[in-house]
Amino acid sequence: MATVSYDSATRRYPGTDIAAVDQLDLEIQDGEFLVLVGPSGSGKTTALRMLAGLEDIDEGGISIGGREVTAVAPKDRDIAMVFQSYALYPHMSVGDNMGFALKLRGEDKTVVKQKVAEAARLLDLTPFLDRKPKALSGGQRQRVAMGRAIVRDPSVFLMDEPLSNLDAKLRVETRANIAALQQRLATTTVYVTHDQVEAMTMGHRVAVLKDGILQQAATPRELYERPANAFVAAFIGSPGMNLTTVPVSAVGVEFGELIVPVPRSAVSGLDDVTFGIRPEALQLVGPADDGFDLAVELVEELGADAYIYGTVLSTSGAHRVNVRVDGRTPPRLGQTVRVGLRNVAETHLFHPVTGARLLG
Ligand SMILES: Nc1ncnc2c1ncn2[C@@H]1O[C@H](COP(=O)(O)OP(=O)(O)OP(=O)(O)O)[C@@H](O)[C@H]1O
Repeated sequence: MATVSYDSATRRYPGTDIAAVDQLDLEIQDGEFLVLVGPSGSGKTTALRMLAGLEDIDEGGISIGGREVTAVAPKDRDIAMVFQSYALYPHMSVGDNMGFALKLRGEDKTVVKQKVAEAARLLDLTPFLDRKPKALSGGQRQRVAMGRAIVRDPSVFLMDEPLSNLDAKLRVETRANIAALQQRLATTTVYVTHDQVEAMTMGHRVAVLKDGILQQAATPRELYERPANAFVAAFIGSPGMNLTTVPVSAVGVEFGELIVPVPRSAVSGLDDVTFGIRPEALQLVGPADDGFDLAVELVEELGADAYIYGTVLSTSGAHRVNVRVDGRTPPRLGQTVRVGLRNVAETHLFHPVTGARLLG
């Protein structure tokens, strides 16, 4: 078990002057499950490969368990990586695939056998130990790839989109299994995904990257409730937060006919502000209540919930809005409903240019 520390770690690919990972500062606790998430090209894989030693570090450094490893070879970093492709040896049995790294490092045969049997038990792979990978389902192959990492008993697990080859249902099952396994083994884990739902459901903490720059590293709840900027606000949550740039008036922020009171100090010097509200922080209200009228342009029924979409008009123009409503009684397409705030504390304000969070 070990802590991991990125200390202003930067990677510039040869021939490019843009940093794929730019001065990354991130501390990962012993036993923590840390997810790196971000859109395509944000630097997640590069950050993971820097930790694995597969990518040079151009500035700054990385430590594992308090030991600076920037110049240490991958095989001497005491890490085990699970790749998206699984990278199983097709001609070897499941058992041999799982034990191969131990055999290479000269472990005693009986020890290898015992460790493989133990990992197979943990992963429900015991009946498959003599099969070749091609005779396994996708989910079973994924577990073999996990097993190969587990038998090595490393200080840190590194996982790069390990679920991306599974179908949606299996992905949901497997992500719960990996999270439970990690909890049980308590091995520090760094996990890369572009899927924010995967990040939020698996990580103790989630680090959001954009253009190689860390935007925020926080618990899933903190990211959801107090996003550090408009990018994180939009990226985390599905469907996404309603975000729109609106004028600031003497009484607050104008969102259609709705005036949302805000502390003057939060918006001082600004004519406009980026206002954010999640679909579930809006609600249907009575015709005389504070709020705005919304003509329903789209209804998305998900069973327990439904989402309605429409357009709000204010002095600054038209804003598209998404509201979560009770799935049993959703409004109809074309109907006009009145929408109000559930709680003013659930609104977010961001700087209209930098996107930085303005309210505490
Ligand atoms: N070998 C390389 N040479 C030059 N640029 C590269 C190389 N590998 C990645 N990049 C660039 O570095 C940036 C970060 O890439 P990286 O693969 O780390 O992103 P990512 O967040 O993992 O994306 P994805 O989810 O698409 O895998 C991108 O702009 C990418 O084009």
